[in-house]
Amino acid sequence: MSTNIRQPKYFTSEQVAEILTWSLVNSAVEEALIATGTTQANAKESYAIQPARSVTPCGDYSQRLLVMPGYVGNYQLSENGDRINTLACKVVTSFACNQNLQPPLPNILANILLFCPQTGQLQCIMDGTQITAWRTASASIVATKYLFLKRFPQGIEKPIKVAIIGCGVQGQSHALGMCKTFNVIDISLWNRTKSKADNLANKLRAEFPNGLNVQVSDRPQDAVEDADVICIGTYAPNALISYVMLKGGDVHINSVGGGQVHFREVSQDIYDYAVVYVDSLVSVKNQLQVLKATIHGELGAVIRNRGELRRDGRITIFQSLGIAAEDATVAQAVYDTLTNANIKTIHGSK
Ligand SMILES: NC(=O)C1=CN([C@@H]2O[C@H](COP(=O)(O)OP(=O)(O)OC[C@H]3O[C@@H](n4cnc5c(N)ncnc54)[C@H](O)[C@@H]3O)[C@@H](O)[C@H]2O)C=CC1
Ligand SMILES: O=C(O)C1=NCCCC1
Repeated sequence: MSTNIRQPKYFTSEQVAEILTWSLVNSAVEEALIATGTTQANAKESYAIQPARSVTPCGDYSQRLLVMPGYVGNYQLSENGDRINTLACKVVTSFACNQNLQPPLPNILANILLFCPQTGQLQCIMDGTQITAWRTASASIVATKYLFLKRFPQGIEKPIKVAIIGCGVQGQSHALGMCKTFNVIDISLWNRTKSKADNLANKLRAEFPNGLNVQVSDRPQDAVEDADVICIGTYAPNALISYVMLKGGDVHINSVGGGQVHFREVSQDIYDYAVVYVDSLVSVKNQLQVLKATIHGELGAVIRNRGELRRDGRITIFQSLGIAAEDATVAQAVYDTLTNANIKTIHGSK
C-alpha cells in the first residue's frame, strides 16, 4: 500500500532557543491559560482539552516520567492572527539525580510532539526542556500581571521589588523573564548553595546594567522582606518562607516547586492568609489534594473576566502545576516561526 505518511521534523534545543522571546512565550501562555477552563468546542471562544498527566515513577518518586497531552482549539497566537487548533503531547522526565552528574544535566528534560490537528499525523518533535523553563516562568509573569499589577493605577509600569527563592533552572528563567517584562527595580536572590545565586546575580548585572539593583541574600527571609513579588521554585520538603517574613501590604507569590514532597516550600500560615489561584482546577484534583488551602479559582477565568479577582486579597498565590496547553501553544508558536507557517506571530527582543 502506498503511503503519504511523512517523516516528522526534529528541532533541537538550539533551534528552539533561537526562537524563544518573552513576548512570544508570554502571549502564547496567556492564550493557553485563557483556553483552560473551557472544554467545549465553541465558535467564539478558545478551549482546551488536557486530561490529567500520567506520572510513572521510575524506581522511586525522585525519578519520574510525565506524559502531558493537550488539545487547544480555536485560539489565536496574535491579535490579527487566524484562529488555529493545536494537538501536542509533552513527554518529560524529572530525575533529581541529574544535577550530581559530571557534567551535570538538567533534572527536567522534555520533548514535545506536535501533531497535525486535522489528520493526527506527527509533524515534529522538538526539544521541550527550554520551553518548560520559559513557559513556567511565563505563567508566573501572566499571573503577576493579572493578580497583582492590575491592582495598581500604574499597572504593568509599576516599579516592583522581586525575590527569587531557588536559583536553579526555574529561578533563572523567572528572574530573566520578570526583569525583561516588568519594571523591576530590585531583585533579591537566595539559593541553598550560594554560588548559584552569585552566578545568577552576575548574569543579571551583565544583562541589565542600568537601573536594576541585584542582591544575593544569605537567608530566604532576607530576600523576601521587602519583596512585592516572590517567585519560589525548589525541591524543598519544608517551608522556606512564612508569613512573618513577608512585608506588610500587597504581596504576590508565584509558587512553582512541586518537589518530591509536594508543595511544602510555602508555609501553611501564608496559605491561611492568601487568596490562592491555580492554572488548572482539573490538575488540582489530581495533584494538589495534599495542599490545605481554599483554591479561589483559575487564573484564566480572571483574565477572561469571568472569575472574580478578590480585591481584599492583599497576599495572592499563583500555585503553578504546569499544564499541557502551555507547552502546546508555545510549541506551535516556535514551529510556526521555524517553518514560516501562521507567521503573524508576535516577536520581540529576548
Ligand atoms: N509548575 C511547573 O510548571 C513546573 C514546576 N517545576 C518544579 O520547579 C522546581 C524547580 O525545578 P528546576 O528549577 O528545574 O530544578 P533545579 O534542580 O534546576 O533547581 C532547583 C533548586 O532548588 C534548590 N533546592 C533543592 N532542594 C532544596 C531544599 N531542600 N531546600 C532549598 N533549596 C533546595 C537547589 O539548590 C536548586 O537551585 C521543582 O520542584 C520542579 O518540580 C519544574 C517545571 C515546571
Ligand atoms: O509542568 C511540567 O512540565 C512539569 N511539572 C512538574 C515537574 C516536571 C515538569
